[in-house]
Amino acid sequence: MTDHALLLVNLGSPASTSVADVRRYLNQFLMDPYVIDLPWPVRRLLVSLILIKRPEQSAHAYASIWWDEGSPLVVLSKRLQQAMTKEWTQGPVELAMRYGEPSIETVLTRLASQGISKITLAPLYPQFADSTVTTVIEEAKRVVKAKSLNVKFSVLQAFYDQPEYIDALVESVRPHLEQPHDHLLLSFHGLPERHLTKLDPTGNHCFKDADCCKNASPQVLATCYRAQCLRSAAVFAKQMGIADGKWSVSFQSRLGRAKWIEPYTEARLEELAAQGVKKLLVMCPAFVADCIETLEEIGDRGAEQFKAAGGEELTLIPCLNDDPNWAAALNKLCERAPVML
Ligand SMILES: C=CC1=C(C)c2cc3[nH]c(cc4nc(cc5[nH]c(cc1n2)c(C)c5CCC(=O)O)C(CCC(=O)O)=C4C)c(C)c3C=C
Ligand SMILES: [Fe+2]
Ligand SMILES: [Fe+2]
Repeated sequence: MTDHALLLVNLGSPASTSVADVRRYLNQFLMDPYVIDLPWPVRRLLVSLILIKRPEQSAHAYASIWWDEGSPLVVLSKRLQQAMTKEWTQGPVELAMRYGEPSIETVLTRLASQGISKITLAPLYPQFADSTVTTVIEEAKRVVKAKSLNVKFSVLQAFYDQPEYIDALVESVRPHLEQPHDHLLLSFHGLPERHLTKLDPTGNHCFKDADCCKNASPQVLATCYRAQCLRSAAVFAKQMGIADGKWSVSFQSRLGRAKWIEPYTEARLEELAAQGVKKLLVMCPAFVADCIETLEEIGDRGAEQFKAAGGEELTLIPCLNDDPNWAAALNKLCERAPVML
C-alpha cells in the first residue's frame, strides 16, 4: 500500500531574517484566532501594536541563530522528514508549516492532485493546545473544504506520556545527564492562562488551587496543556531515575501582559542561581525541533541571565530533532493515529 501519506506539520518560521519577512510571519501567526483568541477587531489592534517593535527585535534574534541552510526549525523538520521516509512504508512523507512555507494548503493540494486520498496528519507537538494542534487540524479541514479535495485524515494525538516519546527523550538526554550538573530544568513553551480555563471541561478546575494540574482527572488532562506538560516531566524524570529536587519545570516565551502559566522560566533561572545551582542543564520537551525559542531564548539569553544571577554554566540539551530513535517512535505513534470522524 503506497497511497497513504504522512504529513508532518510544524509551526513554521519567517522566510528570512529581514524585518519585512519577520513582520509578515508574525502577522500571519498572531492573527490566527487560535493563537490570540480575542474578537477580530481587538486582535487586529493588539497585533498591530505588537508589530510596531517586535519584528525588529525578533529579526535580530532570528539572525543570531539562523543557519546557512535557513531557519533551524525548518531545516531540522526537513531532516526529520528525511528520517521518516525510512520508517513510514505506506506512502510519501511530506512536511508543511502552519505559518509561512511550505503551507498546509500547498502540500495538501499537491498530494490530492497525485491521487492520495488517505493522509495521517501529524502536528509535531507532544502536548495539546488549541494554538498548536487545533489550528493545524482546522487549517487542514479548511483546505479540504475550500478546494473540495477527496481526502480522509487520521490525526496523531497528543503523545505527552506515550512510552515511545518518553523512551526517545530518555535515550537522547541520557548522555547529557552523565555530565557533571547540579539541576535539570524542563522548560516548556508557555500559554496564557485563559487558553486553559476556556477548555476546562468542568468549568471549575483550572487554577482553583496551586496543584490543580497535578490533580487533574483524565477528563481535565485530555485538554489541559499545563497538566500534560507536568505529566511529561514526571514520567520522564521517573524513567530517567532523577531524584526529586534535582529537576523542576518552568514555562517560557511569554508574550504580552496577560497572565501566562507559571512558574516562568526567567524567574526559575534566577531562583536556581540564588539557591546555589552552578551547573544547570535545560531541556525543552514541548519542542521536537530546536528553534528560536530553544536556541536563542534559552541557549543564549537564558544562559546569560543565569550567569548574571550567579550561575556558572547553562547547557541547553538539544531537542529530539532527527534522532533515529525518535523517528522510529514517531512512526509507531503515527501508525496508530485514529481516523478523524
Ligand atoms: C511548543 C508549543 C507552542 C505553543 C503552545 C505556542 C504558543 C504560543 N506562541 C506564541 C508566540 C510566539 N511563539 C513564537 C515562536 C515559536 N513558538 C513555538 C511553539 C509554540 N508556541 C515554536 C516552535 C516557535 C519557534 C518558531 C521558529 O521560527 O523558530 C514566536 C516567534 C518568535 C518570537 O518573536 O519570539 C512568537 C511571537 C503565542 C502568543 C502562543 C500562544 C498563545
Ligand atoms: Fe510560540
Ligand atoms: Fe491545572
